[in-house]
Amino acid sequence: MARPVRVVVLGAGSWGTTVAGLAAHNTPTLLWARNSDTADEINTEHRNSRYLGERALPDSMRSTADLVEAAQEADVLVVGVPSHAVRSTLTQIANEVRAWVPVLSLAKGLEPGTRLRPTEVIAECLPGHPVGLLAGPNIAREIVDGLAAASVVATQDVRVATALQPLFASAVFRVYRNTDVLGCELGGVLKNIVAIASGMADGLDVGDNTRAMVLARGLAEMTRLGEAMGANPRTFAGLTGVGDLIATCMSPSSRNRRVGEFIARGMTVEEAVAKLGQVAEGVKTAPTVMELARDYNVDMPIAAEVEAVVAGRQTPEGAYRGLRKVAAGSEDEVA
Ligand SMILES: NC(=O)C1=CN([C@@H]2O[C@H](COP(=O)(O)OP(=O)(O)OC[C@H]3O[C@@H](n4cnc5c(N)ncnc54)[C@H](O)[C@@H]3O)[C@@H](O)[C@H]2O)C=CC1
Ligand SMILES: O=C(CO)COP(=O)(O)O
Repeated sequence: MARPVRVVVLGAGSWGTTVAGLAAHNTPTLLWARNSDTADEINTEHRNSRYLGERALPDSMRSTADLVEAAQEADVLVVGVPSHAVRSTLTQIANEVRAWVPVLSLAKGLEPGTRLRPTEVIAECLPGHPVGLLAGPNIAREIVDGLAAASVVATQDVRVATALQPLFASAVFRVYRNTDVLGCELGGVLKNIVAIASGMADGLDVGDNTRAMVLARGLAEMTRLGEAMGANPRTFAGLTGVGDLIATCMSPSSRNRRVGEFIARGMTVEEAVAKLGQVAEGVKTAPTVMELARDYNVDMPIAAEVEAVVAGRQTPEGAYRGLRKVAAGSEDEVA
C-alpha cells in the first residue's frame, strides 16, 4: 500500500498553523516554526498561544524548529511565511526539497525591491517544481474555530490543483481550483490595501455608504491592474477577489483593516504595526503596488491615498477628502 502524502508547512504564524491544522485532519502534516518554544508548545499542548490563543490544534499535527528536516520530509510544501521572508527561507532549503514536490504559497504580498509575487519568488528559489497558491476569504481564527469557509488552490496545471484540493478540504472547508494563478494571487495582495482604507473608514466613522464605495471602487482598481498585468478579470469576481476583499474589509480580526483603524484613531504607522504584533502585508505592499500602477498606466486613486498615508505624506482625513475629489465618470471606465 502506498504511504500517505506528507504535507509540510513553513511558518507557524496564524495562517501557517491553521493550514497545517486543516491538512493534519487528512494526512500526516509537519509544521516548521522559527521559534523552538512554538514547536514544543504545538507538540505537547496542541496549541499556538502566541498566534491563536487557546484554540485546540489537531493532536496528529507535529511541529519542528529544524527547517532542513521539514524540507526533506515534504511531499507537498506549503510556504506560510510573510512575503518578505519567502526568499530567505527557501534559499536555505533549495537543495533539500525533493524534485517535483509541488509548492503552494499562502502569502498575500509582493517581495519588496523585486516586486515579484510569492509564487514567482518560489519559482526562482525552487526551479522545476510545480508552484501555486491557496487563497480566499480565510480569516485564520474563524477557520480554527471550525466555522465554514471556502478557498481556492490555483496552479497552472489543473492536474496539480486537482491532486492538492483534498489535502486541505473538510466538511466545512470547501477547496475550489483555478488555473489563473496571476489573478488569484493579485486578488489576495491587492485587497489588503483596500482593507487598510476600510479600516480608516471605521476609525473616521465615515459611514457604511462610504465604506461600500471604497470596497466597490477598490475592486474596480484591483480588476483594472490585474487585467493590465494579464489576469482574467472574472477571477476578481470570485473567492480570491471580491470574496477576500469583503472578508478582510469587514472582519474585526483583519490585521490590515485594524492597521487602518489604528492610524485613523491617531497612531503612527509604526505604532499601529507594533500594536498588532502580526504581519499586515498591505503596509509594505502599498508602495510596490503604486509602482506597478505607474508601470502599467493604471489609475488607482484608493491605493494612492493609502500609500500616501502609510508613507506619512497624508492623513486619513486628507485621504478621504482626496477620494471625494475624484471625478465620477462612467462606472466601468474610470476611477
Ligand atoms: N492570518 C490570516 O488570516 C491569513 C494570512 N494570510 C497570509 O499568510 C501569510 C502569513 O501570515 P500569518 O500567518 O497570518 O502571519 P503571522 O504574523 O501570524 O505569522 C508570521 C509567521 O512568519 C514567521 N516569520 C516572520 N518573519 C520571518 C522571517 N524573516 N523568516 C522566517 N519566518 C518569519 C513568524 O515567525 C511567524 O511564524 C501573510 O502573507 C498573510 O497575508 C493569508 C490568509 C489568511
Ligand atoms: O487574508 C486574510 C483573510 O483572507 C487575512 O487578512 P489580514 O492579513 O488582514 O488579517
